Amino acid sequence: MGEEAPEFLLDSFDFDSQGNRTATTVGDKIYVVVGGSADEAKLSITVKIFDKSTGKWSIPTVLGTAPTLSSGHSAVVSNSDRILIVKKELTVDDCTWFLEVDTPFVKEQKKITGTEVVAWSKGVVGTGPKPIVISGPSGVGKGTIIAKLMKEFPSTYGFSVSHTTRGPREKEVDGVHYHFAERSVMEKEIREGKFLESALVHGNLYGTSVEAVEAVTDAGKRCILDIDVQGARSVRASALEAIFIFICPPAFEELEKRLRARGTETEEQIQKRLRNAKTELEQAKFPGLFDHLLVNDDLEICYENFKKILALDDNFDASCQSPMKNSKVLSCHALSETEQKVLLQIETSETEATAGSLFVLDLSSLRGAAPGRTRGLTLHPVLSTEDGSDGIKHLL
Ligand SMILES: Nc1ncnc2c1ncn2[C@@H]1O[C@H](COP(=O)(O)OP(=O)(O)OP(=O)(O)O)[C@@H](O)[C@H]1O
Ligand SMILES: Nc1nc2c(ncn2[C@@H]2O[C@H](COP(=O)(O)O)[C@@H](O)[C@H]2O)c(=O)[nH]1
Repeated sequence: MGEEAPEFLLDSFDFDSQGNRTATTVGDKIYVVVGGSADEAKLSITVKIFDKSTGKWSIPTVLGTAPTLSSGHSAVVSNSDRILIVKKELTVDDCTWFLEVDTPFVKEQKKITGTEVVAWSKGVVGTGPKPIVISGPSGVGKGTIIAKLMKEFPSTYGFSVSHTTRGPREKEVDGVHYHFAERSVMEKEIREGKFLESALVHGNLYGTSVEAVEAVTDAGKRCILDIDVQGARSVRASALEAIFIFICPPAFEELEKRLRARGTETEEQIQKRLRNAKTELEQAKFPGLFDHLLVNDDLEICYENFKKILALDDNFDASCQSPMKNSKVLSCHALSETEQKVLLQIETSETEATAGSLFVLDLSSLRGAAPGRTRGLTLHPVLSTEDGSDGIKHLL
């Protein structure tokens, strides 16, 4: 027989703020999210699960980057597989977080670890441009093409700086070309859910951290990832919506020539990279993996074709981004769980700090998920009606 549920769970609520503690029911389980008080601001938010069917408590493995604490939070179930946590007294940009409890990512992680798992992802109002994943055999010219793009459009595109356990080459700068990492440290961070993907490539561990992609996206730039085919497959299977481009050499002999001419590898490493290139060229044919194939024969022609692909998929709608991202959220109420709408009282420049204006946060078009960001939240003002009421009735 398990521990009994504490009193505050007996009159359980799905959306109610108890200051810094909420209890939210999803299926058979109650997820208790506890924040610290304002004077404990350095403590992190914790999660405990009460299983109603067994009557037992458990402490789950928590993946992803957890939100920092605030003076209180509210919680509401979204999509039956995640809990929206709205933190109070913080800006719109930092107030919405999702605790995923039964999403495909969490289910997969539960299978791998054999434990209870939950995962944090930050909610983002609006969408962003789709990241671009570039793969191709070593020496084909991926880095050269990306460098040309960054030089021509420095404020439009940003490079996702990968982690690797290989040593730096001459002229490679830590934090710019790669985050050069100790294997044990990188493996630990992979287990903690900090990586979107990772793979053993040519004998070394490489990986894309969630932070690397989000740093670029949060800066308002379109993210470019240079990763191998295994990594591309992992990203394809993840919640990150991206465009996948494979770059081929005009001939295998030309690849060998370029790799040797670069002069960065030993003969043994060149042989290993050439053997792996054959496998990668085969794997690239996997149906549905790559959206575009590009041959890098003449560099200038390849670069022009590359830019055409980027323009084709450049459907980023800047108007979706919230102009209110720096406004403070004063309070939060569930409007309609079935319609996935939440009412936020937000302090705007036009309103008294104490009153705030009412906005509806719409969760019905979420995109992406943990680990990382959940995008597609929309924020609409609650318009006053002719009779002077605030129009909330229309939303209920
Ligand atoms: N179209 C091209 N014609 C001739 N040489 C090229 C062409 N594109 C790139 N190169 C040269 O080929 C070499 C390998 O290019 P690069 O380093 O960009 O390859 P890469 O695909 O990024 O390799 P890796 O995966 O190992 O990082 C470089 O010396 C580069 O200058
Ligand atoms: N799966 C991943 N592959 C990566 C990542 N960063 C780079 N790479 C790939 O590794 C090889 C070798 O790179 P090199 O710099 O040692 O020549 C190349 O194919 C890259 O695309 C990553 O984060 N994940």
